[in-house]
Amino acid sequence: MSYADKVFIDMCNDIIDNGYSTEGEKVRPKWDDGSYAYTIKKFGVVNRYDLSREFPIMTLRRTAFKSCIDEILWIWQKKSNNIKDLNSHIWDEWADENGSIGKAYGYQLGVRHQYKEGMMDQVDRVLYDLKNNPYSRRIMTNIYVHQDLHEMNLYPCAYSMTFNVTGNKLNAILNQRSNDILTANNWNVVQYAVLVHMIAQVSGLEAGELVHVIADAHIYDRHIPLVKELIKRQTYDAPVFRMNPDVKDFYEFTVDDFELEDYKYGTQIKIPVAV
Ligand SMILES: Nc1nc(=O)c2c([nH]1)NC[C@@H]1CN(c3ccc(C(=O)N[C@@H](CCC(=O)O)C(=O)O)cc3)CN21
Ligand SMILES: O=c1ccn([C@H]2C[C@H](O)[C@@H](COP(=O)(O)O)O2)c(=O)[nH]1
Repeated sequence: MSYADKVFIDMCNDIIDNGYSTEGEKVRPKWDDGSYAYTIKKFGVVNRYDLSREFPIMTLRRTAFKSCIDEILWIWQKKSNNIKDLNSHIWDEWADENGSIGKAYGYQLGVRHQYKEGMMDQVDRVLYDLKNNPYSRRIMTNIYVHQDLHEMNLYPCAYSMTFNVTGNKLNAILNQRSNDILTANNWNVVQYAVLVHMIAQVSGLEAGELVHVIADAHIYDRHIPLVKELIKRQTYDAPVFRMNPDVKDFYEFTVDDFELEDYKYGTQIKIPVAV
């Protein structure tokens, strides 16, 4: 069993056994037939992954490794808010007729701010600090920008990364206000684990721990039978994560620079996504 499988199974059991049902409350998302998408939720779930030990990907079902890297590059490297720059269709429902998701995600990471050292966006600020002042306790991003929320089609879910160097290891906290556990929990963990690996490599550091702090960890009502079946499945050991060691510039990474060796997983399931 991969470590990510164990975290996922324990978290799902805890949500199902001890979670709170939002049925009957005022909720925002809907299923494609127009009915409200209720959840069972737990508040304040914290999962820790030691990236120096194992890559945190689940094997119960396949996590779409290349698609989720494509999305993290779309946000952090291309700093785009347009689905035309994304190779998957996961954001289609939230885009307008021009393909824009509004002033969300990549848009915010691309906004340049005045610092004492000059004009930089949030990503370049992180890369600058890790190079010039790696032991700083002030290295973080935040895309939950209140003044722009009214121009976002979906408010950012994974909204902040805090980077912290301990010795030669790059650790990070991913703060997420809301997480659809079946659709995107391991998807988000894999993408931010890859991000930590990338940023560590271009900063001359090793990847350390990723701490995932989730305020509202929920399983949607129509996902509960799918999750119950999934967590009973056979598991496999984690695959080996490989990243092209020659890339030293964050902006030069492409999806082809990442591979999983020996990734085994259970059969895929069709997951309805609440919009
Ligand atoms: N309800 C909801 N859950 C989410 O996870 C979510 C949203 N809304 N809205 C915005 C984004 C879009 N996200 C998504 C949406 C769909 C998939 C999805 O369909 N994943 C497939 C694989 C897709 C592929 O291979 O490219 C899967 O099987 O997990 C993943 C993330 C995450 N976010
Ligand atoms: O990266 C992501 C993006 C979105 N989600 C999920 C979490 C929620 O189920 C929905 C957003 O709905 P809100 O009502 O705005 O919370 O999307 C995710 O898990 N990961």
